Amino acid sequence: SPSPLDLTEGWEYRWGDSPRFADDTPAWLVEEAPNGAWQAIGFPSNPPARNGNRYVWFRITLPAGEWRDPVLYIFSIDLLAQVFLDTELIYQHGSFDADEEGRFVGWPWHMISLPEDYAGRQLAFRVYSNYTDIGLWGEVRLMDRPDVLSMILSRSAADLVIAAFCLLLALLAGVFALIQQHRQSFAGIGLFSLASGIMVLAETQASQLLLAKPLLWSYLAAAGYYALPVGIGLLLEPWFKARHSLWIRRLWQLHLGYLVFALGLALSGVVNLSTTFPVYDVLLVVSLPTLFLFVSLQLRQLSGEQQLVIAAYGVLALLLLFDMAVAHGFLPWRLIPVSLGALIFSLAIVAISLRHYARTQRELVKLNQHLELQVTERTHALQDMVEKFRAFSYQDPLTGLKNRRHFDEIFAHEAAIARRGATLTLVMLDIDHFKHFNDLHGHEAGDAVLVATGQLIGEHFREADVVCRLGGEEFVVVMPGASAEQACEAVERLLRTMRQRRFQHGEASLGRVSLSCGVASYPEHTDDPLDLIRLADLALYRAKHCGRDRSETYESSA
Ligand SMILES: Nc1nc2c(ncn2[C@@H]2O[C@H](COP(=O)(O)OP(=O)(O)OP(=O)(O)O)[C@@H](O)[C@H]2O)c(=O)[nH]1
Repeated sequence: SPSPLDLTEGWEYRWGDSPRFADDTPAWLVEEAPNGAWQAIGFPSNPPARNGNRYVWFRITLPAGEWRDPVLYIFSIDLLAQVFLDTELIYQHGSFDADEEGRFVGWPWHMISLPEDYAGRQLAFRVYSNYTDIGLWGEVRLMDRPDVLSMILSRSAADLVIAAFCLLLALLAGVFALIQQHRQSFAGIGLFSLASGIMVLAETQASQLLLAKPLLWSYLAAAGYYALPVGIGLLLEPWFKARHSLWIRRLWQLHLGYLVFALGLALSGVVNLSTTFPVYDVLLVVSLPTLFLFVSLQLRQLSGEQQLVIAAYGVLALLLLFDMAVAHGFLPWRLIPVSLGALIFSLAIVAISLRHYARTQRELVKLNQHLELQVTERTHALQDMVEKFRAFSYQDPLTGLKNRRHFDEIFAHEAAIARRGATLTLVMLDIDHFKHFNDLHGHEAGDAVLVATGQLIGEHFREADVVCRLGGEEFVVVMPGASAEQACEAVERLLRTMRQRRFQHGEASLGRVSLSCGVASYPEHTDDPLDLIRLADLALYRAKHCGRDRSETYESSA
């Protein structure tokens, strides 16, 4: 199909509003105008010498062309308009009240159908605006209807992807803001991504195809646009020192305040939403450089990652300023890729997050190894401790000899060995008249005697013999491989030593202590080694009975 034609020539404008005939036809459409009433203008926008005018008319004679289904594509109109082909009203954007005033209804693109015989006919615009700009804005093109859709879609595709990306990032950052540390940074990233995602989506021309609510899209675009500095401020604030961070906080709070205030006033009908844009732009022109000043003062102290974020933010800020300059006519019209700035910023954040993630993973692995090492060390320590406790549980705390529990185990063990053909002898030893001794010298002295006696017993037997304290003043010696005779020799030596020994406790001399002993041996005295305890006890009983301070060997006849 033939290529679109930009209508940038042959326009005329006329300030003010046309009177009407009785049938409501505007007189300016048909009347012979006084000389100089209509003046030439290159593009039907912001004619000179407005002087507070809220109405302006534009007209053009439509050129001939090859379009089969011709439409007039306009992006966009400040703020409301009626479009006439000759005297016929063919299109209207917004509505007018009884006083011929109207309210802002958004900045959509327009597609105005033209009849086949449009060529050479007059197209006129009656434009109303109480906004800083008046007239058409952006592009006015004559083109084939199907080309409008493909043009809009191809212009919007990248923006739609970027918007989706920003919104996804916003979701992730929002989740992290709820569950992670550095809440404010994540909240800043989340808010920024949400704001830029909404702004890009709302400003992309395809949004109008998704939902034909231009005013709603304008509100969303405004909300996103106004929230951007709040997100950036939240993110940057913790990076800076006290004084600077306080200023950054004031800046973003100011912008937050404006966001709430401006949208509140517009929603409640006090002002047109369009009016809140230029005021915000003034605010942004002040706050962007101020923010930059604080950032550059401390740029060197920031990490490489923080500098990357700030560079990305700088690109975005520049694009926003360009966009603003175009919107207010300081620069000729062109589409400024603001969404690209949002994309760069988001990509910087994603790159940094991925790096952080990788680093955290590495640290986790290291931490894990460290933990494993610690667990091993602790386990060893614990095992040592368990060993020690086990030893304690087999030891008599007073004398340091093995206790009854140990005796039970070792005796059962030695008895089992003896049954396979070895000799085993058991000696029971009991201190004589120990009750009397305790009564006479006191319990502490008794303890001292128990310790000393235990030591003496140990000294008089072989390494292989196991000396245990069974409890009270009673001891036992397990003698693997020893005969009754060998045991008696050892016992006799011990008794001799005991007779010569004068016990001491501190300064006090305690005098003599004697032992009675009973000896029994396997297989000499029994065919069941487990019986040795009973037999040795009987022998001991006999020693006591026969006058103590002696050793008796078991005799079956006794
Ligand atoms: N000092 C001290 N005395 C203990 C300990 N264990 C038991 N005794 C005392 O040992 C005494 C044992 O007395 P008895 O079993 O009547 O026997 P005995 O007085 O030695 O008389 P015979 O064995 O017949 O010579 C009791 O008075 C117990 O209080 C101890 O750990 N320390």
